[in-house]
Amino acid sequence: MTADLPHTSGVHNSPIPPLRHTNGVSGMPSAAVASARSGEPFLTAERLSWAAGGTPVLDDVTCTLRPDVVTGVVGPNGSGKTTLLHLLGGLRRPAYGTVRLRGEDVHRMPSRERAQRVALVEQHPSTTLDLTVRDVVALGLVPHRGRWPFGVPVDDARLDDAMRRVEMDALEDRSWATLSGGERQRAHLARALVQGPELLLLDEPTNHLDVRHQLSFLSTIVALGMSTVVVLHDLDLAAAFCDDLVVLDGGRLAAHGPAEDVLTSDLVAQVFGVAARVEHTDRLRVTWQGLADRDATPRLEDRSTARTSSASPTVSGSVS
Ligand SMILES: Nc1ncnc2c1ncn2[C@@H]1O[C@H](COP(=O)(O)OP(=O)(O)OP(=O)(O)O)[C@@H](O)[C@H]1O
Repeated sequence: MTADLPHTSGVHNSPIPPLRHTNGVSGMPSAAVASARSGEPFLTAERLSWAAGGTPVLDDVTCTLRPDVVTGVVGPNGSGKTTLLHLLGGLRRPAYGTVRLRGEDVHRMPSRERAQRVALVEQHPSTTLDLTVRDVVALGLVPHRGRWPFGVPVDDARLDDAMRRVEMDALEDRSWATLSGGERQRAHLARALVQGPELLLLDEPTNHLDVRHQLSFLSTIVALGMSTVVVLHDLDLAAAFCDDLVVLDGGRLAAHGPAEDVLTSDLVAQVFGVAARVEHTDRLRVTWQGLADRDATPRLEDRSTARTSSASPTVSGSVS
C-alpha cells in the first residue's frame, strides 16, 4: 500500500497573488493580460533552429504547447533539450524560427517584460554571494521593481507565500551556502514563483535529488497548476508527472503530444536505444528492461499528435 506522495497535501493550490497580471509598479494591467485575452495559442515554437559554430543543435522544431499543464521535454544526452528550453525562454536567439507566447514573439519582447512573464530554473543554479534564502527568493521580484533605486518595496507577503508553497519558510534566514542541493532547488522554485510568470521553465530540476525529493518536487510542480515546461531524464517520472511530452532526438522533434500517446516501447527503443515496457496501469509507467538495438527497431514515423485529451496524470502510487 502506498501513501500520498510527500508534500502534496501541504501544497497551497490557490493561485499565487496576481503579480503577473500587473506591471508591479503602478498596478495597471500588463501586456500579458491584454495578450491573454487575444485567444492566441499559449506557446508556439515554429521551425525553431539553433546552431553552434555552424553545427546544427536544434533543427526545424515546431510544436504548440498548452497552458496550465506540465509539458516534459525528454531525449538522449545532447539531443537539444536545454537549447530548446533556452530558446523558449528567450535566453538564446534562434538562428531561424520563432517562439510566440500568447502570440507575442518572445525574442522581440523587452527583456523586463520577458523576465516578468517567463521564469527559468537552471540545471545548476549557483549563487556565490553571501545571501540568505530569503534574499535569493527575493531576487524573483527584481523584474517587477524597476531600476535601482527600487521604487517598489519588497512584497513580503508574496515572499512568504512562495516559500510556504515550496516548504522553505522554516529555512528563510539560513545562509544560502549551507543549503543542500534539494533545498536550493526548492528555493530557486520559490524565486521563480515570486516572479509570477505565465511560463515556468525547469531544466532537469530533479537531477540532484533523492527519489523521495524527486517525487516531492514534481508533485509540487503539478499541484501549482502552472504552465510548465520541464526537462527530465527519467522517463518514468516524465510518464507520471507530465501531461504532454516533447521528444527530441539529435536536435529534431521525434514526437509531441499527450504522454500516453507519445510514450511507446518503439519510441523508447528508437530514440533512447533502450528496451522498455510501457503500460498504463494505475498510471502511465515506463520500466526499462535493457539495451535495445536501435537499428533493429522500426523507424519512427512522425508521432506529433494533436492534443485531444486534458486528463491529468495520476501522481500517487509506488515507485516501481
Ligand atoms: N554554446 C554551445 N557551443 C557549442 N556547442 C553547444 C553549445 N550549446 C550546446 N551545444 C551542443 O549542442 C548539443 C545539445 O546541447 P543541449 O545542452 O541542448 O543538450 P541536452 O539534450 O540538454 O543535453 P543533456 O541531456 O546532456 O543535458 C550538445 O552536443 C552540446 O554540446
